[in-house]
Amino acid sequence: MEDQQIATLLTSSAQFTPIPGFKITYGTAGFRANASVLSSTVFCAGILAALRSLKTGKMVGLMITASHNPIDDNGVKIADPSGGMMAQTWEPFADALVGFQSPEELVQLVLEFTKKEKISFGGPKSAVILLGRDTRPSGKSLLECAKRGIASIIGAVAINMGILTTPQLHWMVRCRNKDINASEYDYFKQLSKSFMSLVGLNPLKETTSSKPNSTLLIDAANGVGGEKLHEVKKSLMGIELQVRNSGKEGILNDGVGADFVQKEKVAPQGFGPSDVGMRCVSLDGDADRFVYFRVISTDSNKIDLIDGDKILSLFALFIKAQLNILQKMDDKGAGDQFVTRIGVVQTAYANGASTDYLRQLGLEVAFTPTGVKYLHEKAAEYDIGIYFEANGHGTILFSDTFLSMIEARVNEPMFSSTGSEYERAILRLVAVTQLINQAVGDALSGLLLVEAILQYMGWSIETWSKLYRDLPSRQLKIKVADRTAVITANAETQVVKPFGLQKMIDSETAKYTKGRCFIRPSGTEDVIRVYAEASTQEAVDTLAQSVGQIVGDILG
Ligand SMILES: CC(=O)N[C@H]1[C@@H](OP(=O)(O)O)O[C@H](CO)[C@@H](O)[C@@H]1O
Ligand SMILES: [Mg+2]
Repeated sequence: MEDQQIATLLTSSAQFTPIPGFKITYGTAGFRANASVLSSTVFCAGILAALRSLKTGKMVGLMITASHNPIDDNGVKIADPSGGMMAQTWEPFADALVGFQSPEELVQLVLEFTKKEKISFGGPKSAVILLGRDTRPSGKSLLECAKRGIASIIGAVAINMGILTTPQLHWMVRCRNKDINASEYDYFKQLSKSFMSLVGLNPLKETTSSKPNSTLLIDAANGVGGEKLHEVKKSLMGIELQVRNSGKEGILNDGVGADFVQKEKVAPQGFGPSDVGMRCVSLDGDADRFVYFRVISTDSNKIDLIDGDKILSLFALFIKAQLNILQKMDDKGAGDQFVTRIGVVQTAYANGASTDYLRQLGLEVAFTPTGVKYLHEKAAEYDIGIYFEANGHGTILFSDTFLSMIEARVNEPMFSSTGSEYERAILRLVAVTQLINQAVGDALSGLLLVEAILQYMGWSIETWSKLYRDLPSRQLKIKVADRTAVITANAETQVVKPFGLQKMIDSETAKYTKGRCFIRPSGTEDVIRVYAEASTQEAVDTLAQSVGQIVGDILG
């Protein structure tokens, strides 16, 4: 069997000549680069996915997307059987594999690795890989490369799920491995059912005057989220989704989308003065992130940004309110005391004001490096772990213990589904566990949860925005000769190399009231990112500019 496997790998890899000198690594969100140089990388990702499935004995996913990057870029990432990101321990092998210089070297790498991981070919376990891609024009041909990689592992089977959002694919992988129906139809059905159920459980004494506007304006980044939202819309009641930038005319991520809106803090194309007062949300290119915003004046495109930190705060407030209702009843002896460990996870990009706010709520706040693979892992340590990057990527995770506790309560003989506020609080939590995508951040399910919570609170977008006041912040991207020259520590807040650079950043930052500034190499773009906070916008703009200048001078 091994001879046959070697022969197959030699033949298939001979058709994918690596580009001399081209180096790529499995970054924050998989491999990403200009689509024209990715064929052999995606071919290798196919092999990688097949091996991962063989190793785990379960289905894995392979998604072709470059999220918020420009339309000419593309990328590939692997979803593990849990629906989360591929185990980080496999990243060094992924990096080595895509760097193969000849078919013989590729075979050598695969044999060494499979030996180390005790993966055998042609055994009783077969590999199954679910494939998805977003709407990028390069996606179709790159998907073929992935299929060729998968086909070069004997017995591996690829199932093409078509054009999907990234979170849809992750969700499908997660459900299929739990033997739960996981077609796209099932996904849409679950979203609408749990959303309607949540809205139906709003407090009984609701007054009509406190109902927020039922219309939500959506910027779909000219990406895959647009067409999917048209599907979601069909089965929703009590909310009107008006989708703009759904990709028929504009260019993907060009002046539109969550990344643009969050970083530039201006309205995306297709939104303007006539939208003042409306609740707006912006998705990114593969619909795994979202940020809310409102246009604030009729004579500029300035916005009030409601970012991932505020979405996190809203979710945390709501969940805490439900847990408090449970706690009150438990204190009266209604149920077994269950102390829920709730934790929130942020990165250094979280606005300092949000962290203060969350701590004031009495919540435990943890920090990880950038990239959902880190946040997700940390959030999974709690009974309820809520994580969000400031850019709008995040979700809520519930532990199995918590889910069993909730289920046991629903199954108690005296439990009535139309009953008390205590019973309704339990059912609300059940609906949240069904609505929110526990595989990965998901703009579609996330925005529906926001909408349901705003209805529950009777809040306008303005009320939500005023939960706390963001500290003025600024982000810059600096092109340098080699971004890998920067090495950081302490959840990416301190530069370790080049030596001396951190000192210069510190002395610049010390000049500003409430100053905070850090730099790190991006894992998805060829840039160094600069992030700064200070007490006024003018001050923070100057701070970011001067640190950007230092970075440019030192790293050229
Ligand atoms: C500052 C910023 O927004 N960084 C983003 C961006 O990573 P970088 O490594 O910063 O390029 O893309 C990641 C994938 O979408 C996302 O997880 C992360 O938050
Ligand atoms: Mg994305």
